[in-house]
Amino acid sequence: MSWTSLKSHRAMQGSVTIADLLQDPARASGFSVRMDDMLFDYSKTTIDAEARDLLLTLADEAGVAHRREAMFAGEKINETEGRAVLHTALRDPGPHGATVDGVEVLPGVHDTLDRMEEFAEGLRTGKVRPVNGGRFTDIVNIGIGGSDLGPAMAMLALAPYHDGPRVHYVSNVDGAHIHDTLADLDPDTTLVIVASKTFTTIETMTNAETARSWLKRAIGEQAVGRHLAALSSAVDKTTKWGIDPSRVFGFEDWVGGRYSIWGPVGLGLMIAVGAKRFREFLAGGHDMDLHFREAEGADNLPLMLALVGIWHRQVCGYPTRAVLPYDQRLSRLPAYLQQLEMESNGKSVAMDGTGLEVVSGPVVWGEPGTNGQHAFYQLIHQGTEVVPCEFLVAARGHEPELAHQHALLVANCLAQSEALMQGRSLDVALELMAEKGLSGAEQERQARHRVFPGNRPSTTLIYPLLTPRVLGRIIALYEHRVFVEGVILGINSYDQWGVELGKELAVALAPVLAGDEDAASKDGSTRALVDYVQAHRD
Ligand SMILES: O=P(O)(O)OC[C@H]1O[C@](O)(CO)[C@@H](O)[C@@H]1O
Repeated sequence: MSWTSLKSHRAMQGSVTIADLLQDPARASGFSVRMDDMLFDYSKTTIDAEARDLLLTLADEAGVAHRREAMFAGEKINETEGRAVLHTALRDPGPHGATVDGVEVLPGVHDTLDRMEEFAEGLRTGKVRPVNGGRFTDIVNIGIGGSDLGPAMAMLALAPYHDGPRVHYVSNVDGAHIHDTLADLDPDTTLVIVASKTFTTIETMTNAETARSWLKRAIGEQAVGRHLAALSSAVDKTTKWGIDPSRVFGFEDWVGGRYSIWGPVGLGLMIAVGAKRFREFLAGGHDMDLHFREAEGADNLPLMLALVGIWHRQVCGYPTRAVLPYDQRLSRLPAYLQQLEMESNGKSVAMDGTGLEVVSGPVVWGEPGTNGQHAFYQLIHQGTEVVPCEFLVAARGHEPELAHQHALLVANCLAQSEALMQGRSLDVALELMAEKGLSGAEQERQARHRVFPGNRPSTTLIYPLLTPRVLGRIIALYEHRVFVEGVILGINSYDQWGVELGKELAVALAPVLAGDEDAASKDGSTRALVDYVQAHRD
């Protein structure tokens, strides 16, 4: 019902532009949400009062509020895997919270956090020592997907707070990644953390074996365990792999890989910034949880971020969304959000097994500003596709001595959303060409290239400074956005069956490439590619 109303309302908006809507002096305050000192401005979109009402009704009809409470209570809302979805518990200071199968989850969460803290602080103070003495100077976290993207992103984001050992992230099975990382390190002072929820992921286990051999060559088999730790929910497998249980930090199956940064998977971050800062990061996530549960309707930041997403993708039909942090330290945020959003909501089957009524979540992509401006913004401004842009920016930077550079960064961010909205008409472009001395057909020809259609939607999330707490709020905000969009689409945002087939085929292809099995059963294209590899390798 609401989908139809939304689509007909969109059609009825006709030629009303964002610039027209902004003629209303109350629009900027009326079409933005504040959460404490964070501001989300969606006034530069085509969402008007009626569209917003319809979107809020859509969320109500989909049962977002009910589903949200079911998630926080520990109900098994990941129905295709029969699991609860409780990453929020990892940042809940307690004392009481969700139960799973009648058992309170917080005591276990807090015990693990305390163990992580003891280990991390031990590494930072030198209490946890390498086998040959001295201090651990470097930590290598081996993981992929959710066991890599979140913590690697957060490490960069919180660079101003690093005061512990250096932490490196290795993910790709391409041997170049581990090779180049280890090349600069000393095994005598390096600790390797194997991060894998399942402890079966082939890329991670292969890199882990490589790192283990590297350690063994330097310090010997007996000592290797002193330079290893594991983060996993498969504690039986970590022990079999030879990691002492005291060095294993486990988590339950109700934490999805791409939602796991808040627990043991965040250990590297805790080692780098310290337990106090890590707990501030958790507190930020918890702030957003409380806000998400308590704020009503249009005052609810994650709800509105999700509804803007639904408006652009499912109502307006824009196929992609660009995430554009004007914050170099958030340079990996787009990659992190690609997994969070696309692995969660890139599905065409509803929870009940039927096909989706509407299109699935969008393609998410992006790069930090201002770099992107000199690369792909051309298409965003003048291409034939509309790309809704999501800007993020801090009011101030961490380098007071470079405040003038931060001011320029912010000016660029604000200018881009203004330019996208406002555009430049043919009349203005003609005047510009006349000022350059052009006239007639050449004036018009040149002017047409300088027209900007405008009316291109964007949102801006602005915060005072990128602190651990603010980062926690931002990540939790996007997690809840994914949740709301998933509920509205009627899908399960917490499974990822779409990654399985490629993994299975890769395992089957390995012996074919090695020449141990015949390629005859493969299609013609795959056979030709196998032939090429076999002909060109050493
Ligand atoms: O932590 P694991 O179990 O090694 O999985 C890594 C990643 O692989 C995936 O299962 C996708 O292949 C992700 O969902 C997950 O984050």
